[in-house]
Amino acid sequence: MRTLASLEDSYELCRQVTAEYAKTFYLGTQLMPEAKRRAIWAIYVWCRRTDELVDGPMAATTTEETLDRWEEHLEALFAGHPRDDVDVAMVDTLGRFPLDIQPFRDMIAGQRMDLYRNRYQTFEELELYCYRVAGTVGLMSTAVMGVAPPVITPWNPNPEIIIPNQEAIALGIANQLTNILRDVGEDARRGRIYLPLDDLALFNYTEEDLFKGIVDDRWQELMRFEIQRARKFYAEAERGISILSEDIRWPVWAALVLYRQILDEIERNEYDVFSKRAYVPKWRKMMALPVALLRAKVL
Ligand SMILES: CC(C)=CCC/C(C)=C/CC/C(C)=C/CC/C(C)=C/[C@@H]1[C@@H](COP(=O)(O)OP(=O)(O)O)[C@]1(C)CC/C=C(\C)CC/C=C(\C)CCC=C(C)C
Ligand SMILES: [Mn+2]
Repeated sequence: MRTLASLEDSYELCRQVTAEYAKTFYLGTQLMPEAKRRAIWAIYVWCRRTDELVDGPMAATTTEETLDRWEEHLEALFAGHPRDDVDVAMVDTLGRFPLDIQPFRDMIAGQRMDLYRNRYQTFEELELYCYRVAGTVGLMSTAVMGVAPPVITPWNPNPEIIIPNQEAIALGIANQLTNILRDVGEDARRGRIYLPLDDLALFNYTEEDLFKGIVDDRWQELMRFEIQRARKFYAEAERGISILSEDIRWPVWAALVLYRQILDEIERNEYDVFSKRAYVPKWRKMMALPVALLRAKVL
């Protein structure tokens, strides 16, 4: 048995992976206090590894059994047994924050869906997928970020502690819907359609149109409809941020505003997600940070 990385080295590895693969989230974590930031990096790496099983270079060899083994690996982490270098940071994080195993299991269930499904008939079906692969990240992050202490008043000396889990899930779903809208073309090239088939039918747009990358009035109306739905989830998430611990409101606002900007870019590209990638330039991201700070202070 070889020696595993030290705790410091393990967190440093997690930091490097997050910085490399998730520029926007990494920017958000840089605004967080040290302990929370490190924990989010460890969780990011676990999520990225889970996604890579069905989406990464080895995805063709992934089966149900691979995911069963990954679930056993997860149980080992929660039992305090790291198996590799990045696990060391994850086990430490699990010891420091009140993380529940269920959202982690749910995310693996979401990746299982990618193994056998490449169509969603209704929005309800898609929403379940989005909860599993992304809403779960909201639950994990909230357990790390924490909530503000409830206000004690003479007329309410024992106020109930409210955890904004629903709003946290909403932010995950909003992010995932944004991903789906940005990546329609890329997913179609892999034979995947995440947009609900009911929605396509509503706008009289067919799977064949989508595979041909046709951008016309029907497509633009369909995209407006989907963008509006994603924005409703962002709006729901906004309502939960003031319940969170004060020291992470700015990073969460930043993550929300930065990710939502992708929808604005899709609009700027006149909904052509087939031949253009909606990309938010760095200067626009930077301009969003003071806006996020202001919101964190006043909302
Ligand atoms: C009350 C309240 C509003 C609380 C805030 C809760 C909160 C911070 C919610 C954010 C949730 C979040 C960051 C969700 C990420 C969703 C996401 C991007 C999921 C990715 C899936 C995409 O799959 P797909 O294959 O379509 O896309 P790719 O081409 O592969 O990218 C995932 C890949 C699943 C795995 C998720 C991740 C790798 C991201 C995990 C992110 C974090 C742990 C960082 C959280 C960041 C901050 C700043 C808190
Ligand atoms: Mn992926």
